[in-house]
Amino acid sequence: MRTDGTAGAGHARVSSPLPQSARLLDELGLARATPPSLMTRWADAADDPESLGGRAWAVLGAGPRGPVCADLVAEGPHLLIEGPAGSGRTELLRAVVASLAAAERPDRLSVVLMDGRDSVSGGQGEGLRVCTDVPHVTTHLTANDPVRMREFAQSLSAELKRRAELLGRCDFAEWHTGRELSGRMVAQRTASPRNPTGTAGPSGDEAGGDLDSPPSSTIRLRPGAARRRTDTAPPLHRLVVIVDDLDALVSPPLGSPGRPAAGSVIRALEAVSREGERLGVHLVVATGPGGRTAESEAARRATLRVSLDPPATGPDEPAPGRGRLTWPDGRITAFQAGRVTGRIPRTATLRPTVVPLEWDRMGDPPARRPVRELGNGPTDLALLASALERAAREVAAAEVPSLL
Ligand SMILES: Nc1ncnc2c1ncn2[C@@H]1O[C@H](COP(=O)(O)OP(=O)(O)OP(=O)(O)O)[C@@H](O)[C@H]1O
Repeated sequence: MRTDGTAGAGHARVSSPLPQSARLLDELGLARATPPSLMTRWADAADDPESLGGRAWAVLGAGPRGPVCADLVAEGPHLLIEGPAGSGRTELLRAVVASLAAAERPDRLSVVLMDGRDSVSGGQGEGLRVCTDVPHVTTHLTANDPVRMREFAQSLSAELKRRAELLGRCDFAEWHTGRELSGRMVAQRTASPRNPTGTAGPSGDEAGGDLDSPPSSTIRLRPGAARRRTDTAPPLHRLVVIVDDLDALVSPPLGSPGRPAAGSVIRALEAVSREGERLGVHLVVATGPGGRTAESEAARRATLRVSLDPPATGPDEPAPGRGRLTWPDGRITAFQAGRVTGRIPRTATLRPTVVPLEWDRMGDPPARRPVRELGNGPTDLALLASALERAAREVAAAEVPSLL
C-alpha cells in the first residue's frame, strides 16, 4: 500500500472531499479480512528492503487521495495524536493497532498497550482493551494498579537495555542487514569449491535455513524450518508501545489509583522516545491538546503528529476522527479516521455455506441463511482479530513474550 500525500507516488491522483465517515477495513483494502489476504501482506513485508526487521505501517483513515498511511520506520519513529475529549483519539489508536497488525506478522512486530486513564473511575468504556484479541498485542495495562505499572516500567526499561546490548554499535536496521548478509555468505560457503555440489552439512543447513531467509518468510520455508521457528521468537522484532491519555499519566488526577506509579511509567516512555529509533521501538501516544504533555519528551520527539478536531454536533457534520497529519517535512494531510469498532456491514457476512439437504426437499427454494444484522454482530476489529489469529497460526509465528 502506498499512501496519500507521501512522496514517490508515481502519478498525481485526483483529490476529492473527505468522506463524512470511513471504515478502516475499506481503507486497508481488507473489506473481507481473510487469513490468506493477511498472509500475502506479511509475505510482501518480508521482501521489502525498506522495512528491515519489520514493517510498521499505521493506516489512519481516508485522505483526499486515498488511504493515509504513516510509515513509522521511514517517517517515524514516533507518532503523537492530539485532540480534545470525544474527538476520536482512542478509536484512532485502535485503527493504528489494526493496521500495524495487518501489515506485519506478529513475530516481526509486537504491540504493547497502555490506557493512561483509570478506566473504572474515568468512565472510559473499553479503551484499548478491545484490541487484546489481536495476536500482535502481548501486553495491556491500565493506569489503576501501581504495582503492575511499576513492573511495566521496569520491564520496558529492561527491554531497551536488552536491545542495546544485543545491537552493540549497530542500529536496528544495520543489525538486520548484517544478519541477512551473513546468511547469504553462509549460503555461498555451502556451494564453495570444497563443496561444489553446495550440499550443506547439518550445521550449514541449520544456518542457511535460518539466516538466509528473513524471519517473516516462514511461509515459504521448508516445513522443518518453519516448525523450528515456533520454538523461539526472533531475538529482535519491532516493538510498538501505544499509550492512550498520556496527559492523565503526565498529570495524574489527585486520588487516582495509578498516581504513585505514573512517574516511573513516564520515565520509561521518555527512554523509548530518546532511544527507541535505534532500538526498533516506536511510541504512539494520544493526549489532550496543550498542557504539560506538550513539553514531555514523547510529544517533543514525535516526528509524525496528528491533530483531531473537536467532535462536531450538527447532523450533517462529519463523524469524530476528522483530523490532519503533519509529516516530518512539514506537509499536512487532512483525513477522516477509519472506524474499526463499528459493527460489520451485513454484506461482509454473506459467505457461502454448506447445509445438508434431505432428498425429499430437493427442488425447494433455498432456505434463507440467517444474516447478522448490522448493530448486533461482531465488530470489524473482532473480524480482523480472528483472521489475524488464524493467519498467525498458519505461518507458525513464534510467540513473543509479554512485558508483564
Ligand atoms: N473514526 C470514527 N468514526 C466514527 N465514529 C467515531 C470515530 N472515532 C470515534 N468515534 C466515536 O466517537 C466517540 C468518541 O470516540 P473516542 O472514545 O475514540 O474519543 P476520545 O477522543 O478518545 O475521547 P474520550 O477520551 O473522551 O473517550 C465514540 O462514540 C466513538 O465510537
